[in-house]
Amino acid sequence: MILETQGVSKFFGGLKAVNDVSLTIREGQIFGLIGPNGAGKTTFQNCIAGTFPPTQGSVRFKGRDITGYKAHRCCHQGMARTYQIVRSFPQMSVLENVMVGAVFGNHRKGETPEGKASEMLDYVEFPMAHDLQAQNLNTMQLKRLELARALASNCEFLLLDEVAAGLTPAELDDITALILRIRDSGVTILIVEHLMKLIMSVCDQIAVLNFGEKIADGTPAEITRDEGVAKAYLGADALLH
Ligand SMILES: Nc1ncnc2c1ncn2[C@@H]1O[C@H](COP(=O)(O)OP(=O)(O)OP(=O)(O)O)[C@@H](O)[C@H]1O
Repeated sequence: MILETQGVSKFFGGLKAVNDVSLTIREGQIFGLIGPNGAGKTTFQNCIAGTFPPTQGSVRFKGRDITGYKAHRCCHQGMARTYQIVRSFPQMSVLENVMVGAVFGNHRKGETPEGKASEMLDYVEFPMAHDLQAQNLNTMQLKRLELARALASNCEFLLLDEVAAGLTPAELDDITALILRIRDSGVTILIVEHLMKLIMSVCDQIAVLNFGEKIADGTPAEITRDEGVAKAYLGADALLH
């Protein structure tokens, strides 16, 4: 297992945003986390990646208890993430944005931040000049920039939060292929996504959250057949298309 959570909960006052969630993610998997708006998906990711500690429960990463580790420590352990609302440094160039990931992440022998950033921009097939300011980029370009920045840290585990939101169907096909390529390069992926087409086509395993609780966990085929999941909140048709 690369990641294991045991009874992870996060309470905001009286609100149980995440409640007693246990799951395991194997190395090399693409693991999907789905659920309706407000189900607790982002909060759960925040508990794993060190934005804040869980109120209860534990997180193990590569066999080590990392519960309560801050975000930079999680990054040094080999975790990286992209965000639902893309976060760039608007006045810095594309290359400099990606270099941030290389500088703060794990270095491999012989790598320079600039070289690594350039390599990762090529890897994600970034379509524009690398000296362009990030504030001039559109959504798809920013998503690729964020992916390149995350990968520049030499992560082993990548958390993707709604990477497909706002993309056209053609862009979605491109990002799907890229996600599979990242997985095939040896990076384990946790993907939070509303778009069922993407989730069902790339995930090896899926967990479903509803009102902070895990209500199902299985392969895409098992989740698709789970009447509780379909009826409870996705709508019976949503999983089939
Ligand atoms: N910092 C916070 N303080 C108080 N409540 C919060 C905080 N962050 C999240 N919440 C609440 O926790 C619940 C879970 O939110 P979260 O953003 O994790 O859900 P989500 O499944 O990621 O939703 P979405 O699909 O809309 O992104 C929501 O009711 C939200 O309002």
